[in-house]
Amino acid sequence: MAAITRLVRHSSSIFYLGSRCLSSAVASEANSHATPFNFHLKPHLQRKDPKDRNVQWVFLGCPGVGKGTYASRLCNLLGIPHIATGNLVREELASSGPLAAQLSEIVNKGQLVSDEIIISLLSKRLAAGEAKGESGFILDGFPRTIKQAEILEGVTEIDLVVNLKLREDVLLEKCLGRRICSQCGGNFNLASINIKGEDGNPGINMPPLLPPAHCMSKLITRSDDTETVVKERLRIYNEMSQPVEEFYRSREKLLEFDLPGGIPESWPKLLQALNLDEYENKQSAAA
Ligand SMILES: Nc1ncnc2c1ncn2[C@@H]1O[C@H](COP(=O)(O)OP(=O)(O)O)[C@@H](O)[C@H]1O
Repeated sequence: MAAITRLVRHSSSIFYLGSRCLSSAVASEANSHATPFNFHLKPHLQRKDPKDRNVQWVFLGCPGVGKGTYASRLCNLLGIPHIATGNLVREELASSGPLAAQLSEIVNKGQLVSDEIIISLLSKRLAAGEAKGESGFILDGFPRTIKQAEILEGVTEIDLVVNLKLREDVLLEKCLGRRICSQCGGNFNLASINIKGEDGNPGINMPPLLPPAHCMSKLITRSDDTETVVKERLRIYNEMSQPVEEFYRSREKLLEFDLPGGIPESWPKLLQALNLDEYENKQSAAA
């Protein structure tokens, strides 16, 4: 059977996109410690006419900008999966699987996990989604390197890339204020940001996102949300991930969105920017 319909070459890897799967044998010189992976990407990642599938979007933005918050809200609204590679990494860490020790060292230094490992985790997640009949997605935290963006481009169409932006001092405060309820998994933020506008720049007001009383005593902090590690993550974002913005800008897929404040202020404006405000009104009316 002529299963192989496509061959995509990357600088250090070769990806074969078959009619039902993508197989990869990757041995990256940049990550020579990593074991080569064989993996399969699911049929829904193959190029389908956009009218036959749900949207395929990517959220970019620095650590702490709120990619997870806004991506998961949009996914609820659109009925599509929110796929956050950071969550996949944390699940792998919690599972104490074979990669856990290696991942913990990398993540707790604020560094990026190798492209091979992240693509392997993403492939498994997509396989599970495919088995459940998922269609469309918002990818959050992927792609984070040009190589990841090229790999993604080699296998599927991304309709839109939303680039969330916030000033760096606020990003740091937001990461340090981040808390997770160890029981229900809810995400909260204790940071209270109120910066006055000056020199023609607008002020920014982000009230804390406090947990309900029953979560209060169960709050935990991510091990990589310390000041030193967040600063390193911001540095690495600027070095490795900012070029991904240009990658999509040059393909005219990038929607820049400066967050004007906290969720109550930003959410309606984001919906407007995405032409989803009327859609949300209809959904709320139908609920
Ligand atoms: N696409 C990716 N490529 C490489 N490493 C990743 C990727 N996504 C997540 N990670 C790893 O998981 C960590 C946490 O990711 P994430 O939750 O997205 O954090 P952030 O708040 O920095 O955006 C990252 O610092 C990195 O080590």
